[in-house]
Amino acid sequence: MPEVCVMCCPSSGARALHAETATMRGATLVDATMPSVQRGSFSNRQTQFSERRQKIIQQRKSLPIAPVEKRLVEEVRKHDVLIIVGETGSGKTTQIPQFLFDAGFCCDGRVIGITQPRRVAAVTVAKRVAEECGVELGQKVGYSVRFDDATSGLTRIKYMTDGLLLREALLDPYLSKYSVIIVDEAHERTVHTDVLMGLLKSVQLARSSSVSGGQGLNFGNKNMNKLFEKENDQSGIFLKKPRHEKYAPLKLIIMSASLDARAFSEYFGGAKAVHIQGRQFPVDIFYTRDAETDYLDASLITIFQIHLEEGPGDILVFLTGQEEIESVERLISEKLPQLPQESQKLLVVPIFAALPSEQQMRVFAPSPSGFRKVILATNIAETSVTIPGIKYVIDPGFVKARSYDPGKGMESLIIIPTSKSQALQRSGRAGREGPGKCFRLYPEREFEKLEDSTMPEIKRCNLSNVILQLKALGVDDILGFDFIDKPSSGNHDQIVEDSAVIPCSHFSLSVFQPSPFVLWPSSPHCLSVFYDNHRQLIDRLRNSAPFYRKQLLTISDVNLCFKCLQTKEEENQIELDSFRIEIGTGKSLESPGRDG
Ligand SMILES: Nc1ncnc2c1ncn2[C@@H]1O[C@H](COP(=O)(O)OP(=O)(O)OP(=O)(O)O)[C@@H](O)[C@H]1O
Repeated sequence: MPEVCVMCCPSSGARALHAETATMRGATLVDATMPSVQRGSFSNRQTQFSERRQKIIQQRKSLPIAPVEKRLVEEVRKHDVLIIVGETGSGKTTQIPQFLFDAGFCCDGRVIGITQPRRVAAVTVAKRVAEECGVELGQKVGYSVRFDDATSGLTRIKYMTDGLLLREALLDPYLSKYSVIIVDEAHERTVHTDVLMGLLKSVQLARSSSVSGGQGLNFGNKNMNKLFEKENDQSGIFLKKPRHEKYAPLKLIIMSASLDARAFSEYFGGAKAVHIQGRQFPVDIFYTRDAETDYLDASLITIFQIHLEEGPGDILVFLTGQEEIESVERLISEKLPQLPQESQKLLVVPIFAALPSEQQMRVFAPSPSGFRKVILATNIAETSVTIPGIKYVIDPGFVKARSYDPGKGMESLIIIPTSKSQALQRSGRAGREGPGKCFRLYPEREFEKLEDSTMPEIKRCNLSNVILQLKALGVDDILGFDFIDKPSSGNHDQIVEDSAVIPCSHFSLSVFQPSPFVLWPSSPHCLSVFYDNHRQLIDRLRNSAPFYRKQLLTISDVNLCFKCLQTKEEENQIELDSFRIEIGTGKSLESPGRDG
């Protein structure tokens, strides 16, 4: 049984604020050579800056997590794996990395890495923490997400997506620059999170064994010290014990507001779990009396009801995808002119994954004076993010989720009810700056029927990318990988089939010399054509079913890897082009003789 302790924090305790006050003192320097007018406006700005710093210091002190800083740090020192469950808004994501930094976990120049399932959370939380620390983003505090890196040699607190950390593991299999890795929002159980767990378990054991032969690794109740030696080849503990290098041990923290601590604890051999009780501001939850037949219509009505009847504060509405968001946006703009002039100040801002990053960031900008902002979001805004000004959350109770039919080999997105933990995360987005309200557009009795947590993505997706990723990490026996939850049995055939397409030996080289092949993850069926040369691609095209043939060519056109192919032999290039022309002109590819 996992060990669980509860940390209560009814009153805020004093916290050492040396780092903040030191930076404030530095910032009060005034350039005496400035003209007087400018100096005046500078000191105005400076006053505003000081006021904001004071506010941030007060906010940090009042967070439920603040009084338990010392105990938390102690727990991290004592345990190599710690599971932390704390209410939304208690301060886990922003404060724990700072506590560990202050406690000296980076004093040897190593880094505290915090993973997030989504890039928008990694970027915005890093910005907030940099501000709290009084430093420029990219210095002590930074973030790294795909195609956007705001870190430097000075970065010691690094927020990133879980996918990004997996990529880093290709270059540095022992993740040697990290002293602590925090996996945040682990309850989401994305494929990346699950693969990361197995990887981190392996890294932790390998690093520990490099200095002590595996002795001294403290997972909790169960003695795991012999595990590395015993199970190195059989149980998914795939990283080899480093031969010569010595790596300092790695601390691992698994964190969420709504985590099934027991499952994670058991996975890590009975790791300790701590609960942080208390939230900063209350959120009142409202339910509808009866089930709604049209949740988009119900959302629209609720938006206008809040706008016309409730006090100031912005609204966050959770919808399932871009199409719904655009349709609600259109409906709002149609209805708005029908309201009295003074009630028309409603600003709609969408956020969904396909929106360019700069446009996503618009939701974090304050609304113009007198306007109420309505943010129409997918579950991209569900966890970790704090959107300033949000007081009201509308939750219709649905989400778009991946679903995979192994029989047909088809993956699709389907709309399903949220889980209880998703509902909890959504309501948590109100009440981050003051008391809030959450309107769930379904009856309370329906809430009781929801699943406690979301089904792990690994059980409901096409595993091609997972297989590719694991192969790239050097895992040969995919079925034997130490998953928290094994992929569903229907997926086993796919694992066996796809594993055969890509030999591990090809990838083990890539672990140390990543090629565009590895850095551009795609389905193994597609990527396998990029092995060696055009000849292989052409043979593949000849032997593929017509559907795949078209796909392969399309992908080869857009794929980064194709750049490598373009440099190859002219003769093959001509043949490849002819395939393309045939598809373009609609000529049949099945004509006898052509397919060999
Ligand atoms: N970008 C921000 N702007 C303003 N306040 C912020 C910001 N980020 C965090 N905060 C404040 O810090 C508090 C704690 O946020 P934090 O993300 O650390 O909580 P958490 O416990 O990790 O919550 P969750 O489980 O919802 O991610 C928020 O409730 C909010 O008051």
